[in-house]
Amino acid sequence: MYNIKCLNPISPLGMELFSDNYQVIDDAACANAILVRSASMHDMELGENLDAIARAGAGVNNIPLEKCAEKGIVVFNTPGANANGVKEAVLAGLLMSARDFIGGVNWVQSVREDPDVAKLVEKGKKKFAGTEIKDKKIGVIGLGAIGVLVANACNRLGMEVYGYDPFISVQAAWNLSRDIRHINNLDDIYAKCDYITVHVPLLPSTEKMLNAQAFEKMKEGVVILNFARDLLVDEDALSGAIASGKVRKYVTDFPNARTANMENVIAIPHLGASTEESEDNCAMMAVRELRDFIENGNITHSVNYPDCSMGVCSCAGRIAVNHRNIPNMIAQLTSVCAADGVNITDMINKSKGDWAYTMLDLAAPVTPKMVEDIRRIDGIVKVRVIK
Ligand SMILES: NC(=O)c1ccc[n+]([C@@H]2O[C@H](COP(=O)([O-])OP(=O)(O)OC[C@H]3O[C@@H](n4cnc5c(N)ncnc54)[C@H](O)[C@@H]3O)[C@@H](O)[C@H]2O)c1
Ligand SMILES: O=C(O)CC[C@@H](O)C(=O)O
Repeated sequence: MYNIKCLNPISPLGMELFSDNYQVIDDAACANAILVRSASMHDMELGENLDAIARAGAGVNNIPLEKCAEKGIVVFNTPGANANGVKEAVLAGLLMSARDFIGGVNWVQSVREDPDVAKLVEKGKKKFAGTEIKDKKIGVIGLGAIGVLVANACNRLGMEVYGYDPFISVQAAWNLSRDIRHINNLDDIYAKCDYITVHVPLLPSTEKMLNAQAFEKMKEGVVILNFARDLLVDEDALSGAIASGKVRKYVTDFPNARTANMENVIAIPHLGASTEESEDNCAMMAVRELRDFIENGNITHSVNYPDCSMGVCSCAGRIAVNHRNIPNMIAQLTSVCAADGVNITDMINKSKGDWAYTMLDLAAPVTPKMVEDIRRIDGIVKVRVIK
């Protein structure tokens, strides 16, 4: 029986994909696998039996990835599973920033008891008027699962779209409309665009990427949309840019004590992925990733270990080994099998940065001695007997 701990509510459509060999438990210390959405795991004790964490979502800045890798805990996410939900939220943010729909709706609420409300509406509406987004220029920073959908949707709405992503994947490039202008220098986006939307992960290299120097280069009255993470924006600089009128509106899905209290901020309570469809998609993908890892040893969509697959486990014995990415590891692993007189029928080894993962399919069941011998090799962090 495998123990699963959920740190956030996870869609039942995902949880139903667990078989009878799995049980949901309360105590994270006893979990074999954890399902999480936005809960922060940085200060959490990671239990001895914990083999995997699946983030039902895209951003993994709430998980201590390196600490997990050192303990042989494989961390998964669900790329693209909530991208459409976020794209639609960005479009809502874009339209709400172009005209004061929020102010207008709130004002109607305040006068709704007045018998002359219809007349008042016609008289008062000009306060909430704005501009159209058609023919305006928008810069999309980060052309991954969400950025591509946002760029294509804005293009279809008649906007002139500029895209920037120095690390764009081949898949994303294929999915991007040919009308999107590919920009190699962020300064061009800052200089040209009426709207700028960020869709990059929060990393040391992207933290505060929208800072005073960036705002300085932007057009007067630019609108910034941030449906990625709050810390991508330097909030001191943002506050100054809003006060000077450089930034006309800041639309954020990640309000905090600072930005929620700023003028001209449209603060949305992290609703980007809060749709039935996104929650179901993320949960189902996360559970499938966990089951394939637990039952077959396969890794799909990991953010701290390499993806690695040998299909469904149908051999006499399969062993999965998390280890440091150092020389001579495969020779040492195969030597253990040879010393125990066990034939290897298939094997795979993949690496990602400092970490590597090897699976061995054997002609005989894995013995406790073999596991102990592998554990003793320098650089091994975890050994799992799959079968
Ligand atoms: N609001 C929400 O509910 C919500 C939901 C999903 C994701 N997100 C956030 O949005 C982010 C993006 O999600 P995604 O699914 O599109 O991820 P993704 O991994 O598919 O795309 C991220 C893209 O950013 C690019 N990138 C990385 N560093 C960059 C840089 N310095 N400049 C330009 N591009 C850079 C990458 O090459 C990649 O193409 C997530 O990391 C997460 O923080 C928010
Ligand atoms: O789980 C959520 O509701 C939000 C997820 C989102 O921030 C993500 O990075 O995928």
